[in-house]
Amino acid sequence: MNGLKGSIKVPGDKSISHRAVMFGAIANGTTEITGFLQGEDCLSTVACMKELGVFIREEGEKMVIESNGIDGLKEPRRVLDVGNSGTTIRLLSGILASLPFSSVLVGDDSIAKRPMARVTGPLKMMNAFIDGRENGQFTPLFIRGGNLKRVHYISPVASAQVKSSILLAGLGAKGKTKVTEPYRSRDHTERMLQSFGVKVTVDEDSVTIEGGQQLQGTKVQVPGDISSAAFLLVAGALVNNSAISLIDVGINPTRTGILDVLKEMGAELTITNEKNFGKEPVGTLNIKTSELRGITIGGEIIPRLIDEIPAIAVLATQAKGTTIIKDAEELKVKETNRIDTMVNQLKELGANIEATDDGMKIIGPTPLRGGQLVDSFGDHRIGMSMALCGLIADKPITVKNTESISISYPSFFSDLNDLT
Ligand SMILES: O=C(O)C1=C[C@@H](OP(=O)(O)O)[C@@H](O)[C@H](O)C1
Ligand SMILES: C=C(OP(=O)(O)O)C(=O)O
Repeated sequence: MNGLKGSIKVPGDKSISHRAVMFGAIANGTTEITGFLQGEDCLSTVACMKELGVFIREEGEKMVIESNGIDGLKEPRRVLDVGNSGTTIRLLSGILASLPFSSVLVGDDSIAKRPMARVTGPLKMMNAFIDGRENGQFTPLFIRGGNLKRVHYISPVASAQVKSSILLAGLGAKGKTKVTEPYRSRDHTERMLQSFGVKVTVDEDSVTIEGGQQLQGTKVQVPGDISSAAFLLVAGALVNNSAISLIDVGINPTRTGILDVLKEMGAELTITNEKNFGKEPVGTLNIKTSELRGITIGGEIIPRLIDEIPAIAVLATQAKGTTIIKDAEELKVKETNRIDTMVNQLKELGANIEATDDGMKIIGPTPLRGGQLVDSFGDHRIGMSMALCGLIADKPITVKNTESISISYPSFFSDLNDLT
């Protein structure tokens, strides 16, 4: 295909949009969110908070939340449906763990397979009553909260969902709750809680919060989602004759692993017009068609690019030499097993790729064979990665179940069209 050209604004950050709604819902007063991501996952969060009695309305481009603080939340009459969203169920479990009423959390077939013990375990240690399938490991989850005690939780996984869940529960516990991680995961919770007036102490790999602090409503401007931008960056680097710019994308250092990888692989990438949206840094990302080389990706960078690995796998099929992705077992417990779904499908398209225990090994460059049918398997990031393959294959590729892309990037195809 011919080059991608022009500049666009990608939709709002999913992680930050979830947090803005949840924190607004437990804050005293009014919260106004601009740039909120109207993706299915964030709309699931809005629906759950409404079910808990929070007043949320759209005013033009703004999402406005009015709340009397966390004590204003009401026992829900119906089950809380998180849809496909791991972030919703895990963060909301932390909030519900501190509230003295019962609630039931359910989700779709993908959520039913995802591990919940990573949050229900520490929340039970804090005194919450939680049950669910297989002793609280899987949905549906039943939570009766209240009377929490503090914890110092040393998490075996670098997961912002685990960290955030415990910190949110910690707000309702007496004393200091602390979470230590093997590597730092995305820190949007820490930054945004401070914007809502909460004191948070951050050491290298630990975060501490004092219980009993009340959030105050505020204004949140949501940056563009770097995880969505990643697909366009990969397209820009791979499609011949491309030069594109993505405006006001979040460049929080706990999320910029993809930029480090692109640079190390040799991509022509620059960041301009850097500024801040509240406590979150943003910038314009500019990329051109690039000659790429294979690299090894592992260790502390993994949580900084975990959702971008499917796109990176596509990138690596066009890079010269070997790319190794390791320490990425977490990919097996996302919306699909993202190691298997990517490796199997890229292999079908002609890539030289093998799955490993903790990631994948890709040798490039190999042309991708079009004229084939692939599937998102209901996983938005797999759907967009397969669409990228279609841009660089010798013939068009048909992707099944693309509706899943609206989980995180509803305007993906129209944004791509705007650049072509
Ligand atoms: O906290 C968040 O907003 C997220 C954290 C990550 O998950 P883990 O916490 O499971 O690593 C990420 O994969 C997910 O898309 C969003
Ligand atoms: C894993 C993801 O999200 P979640 O865990 O919120 O379902 C994702 O967006 O890639």
